[in-house]
Amino acid sequence: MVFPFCLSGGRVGLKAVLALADGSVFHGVAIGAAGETVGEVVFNTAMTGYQEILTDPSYAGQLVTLTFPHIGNTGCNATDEEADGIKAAALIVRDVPRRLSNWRSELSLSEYLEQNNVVGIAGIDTRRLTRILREKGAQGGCLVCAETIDEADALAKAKAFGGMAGQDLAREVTTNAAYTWEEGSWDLDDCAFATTSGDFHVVAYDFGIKRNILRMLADRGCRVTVVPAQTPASQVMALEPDGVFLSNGPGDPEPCDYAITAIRDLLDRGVPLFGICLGHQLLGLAVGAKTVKMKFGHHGANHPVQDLDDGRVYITSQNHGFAVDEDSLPDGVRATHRSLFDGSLQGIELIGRPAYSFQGHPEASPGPHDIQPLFDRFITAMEAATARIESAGA
Ligand SMILES: NC(=O)CC[C@H](N)C(=O)O
Repeated sequence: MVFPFCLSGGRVGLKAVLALADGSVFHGVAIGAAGETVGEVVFNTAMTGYQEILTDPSYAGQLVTLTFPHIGNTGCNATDEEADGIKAAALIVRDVPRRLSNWRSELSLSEYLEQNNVVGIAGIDTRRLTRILREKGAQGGCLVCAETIDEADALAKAKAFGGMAGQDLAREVTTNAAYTWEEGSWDLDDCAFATTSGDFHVVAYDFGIKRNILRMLADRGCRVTVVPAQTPASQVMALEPDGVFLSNGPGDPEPCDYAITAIRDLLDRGVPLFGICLGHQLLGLAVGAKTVKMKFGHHGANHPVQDLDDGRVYITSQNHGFAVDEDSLPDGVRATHRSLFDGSLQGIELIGRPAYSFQGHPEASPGPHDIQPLFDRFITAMEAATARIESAGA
């Protein structure tokens, strides 16, 4: 049923139906483009940052439910995108307030969805939906926004969705050509992105990279060259990097054999490596660990993660449906962080080698900045490697 007190205007004449693989059907109002999409339905518990979430390429192929009930209050703009436009397959919310209010807003959430040709549904019981996902796990789903909807067809498509396991989506969202990045964080006083200059040259693999990762690197004096996901290690090394970054990204890490091979090659060459999320999972696979599909994953901005060395707990941003299995870590690789929600592995380090990775999102966007020092550690690793090379050459 459509809630009578739902404020969402909805698109006149457009109905919206969300069908799940478990047979559930939700009727709501369409808040974005007309059309249909099929993918994995997940939920995110962050209370803010819907635009960053929608534009995070890690959500490619996923229909994102936001558990916070009012979404769209602050509108959308061109500044807060984590990539070029919306990358999630669809947006599912309880309510889009009719009036938005923010001095930085350039267009409404509904206009933004429509402009990006992305479907969205509002006016459904997102608590019920989230309970289903928590109890049964992330579900195949089909969202249809149209004048007339064939519910049986939507259900059949939701059931036919084969799941995320086995899907290499990094190769679909990656950049076609290499580019350089030198823009730092957005400054509220200047209302502009900081300009930076770089001491270190970082080559960043784009498996679906978020812009705030690039800004965190630029803020710390890195000149970044972003390269396509399938770039071989030899081409990366030809760029003479001080360090190599392995980005976040959508889909299953396991089929990304090209990246796993490249990372093994880079490890042999001893260049400092830092991976985030998919990049962490790929580093894990490269050293011989295994990845597993989680039931409903971690998607939110308040996940406690413990640093296993000093016991300190960080509140972190998270977005993943796969994880590196801690029991499968080989000798020479140690666990550095663990989730306090479910005990799953959150960070690894290669003992005595300049390579480490984190499952959550230290760049936040959206989320807390507690664990940003992980970026500083990359700088320290590059400084140490440079000092080693200089002393060897002296
Ligand atoms: N944010 C990410 O990089 C996600 C990694 C991977 N696609 C997962 O779902 O686990």
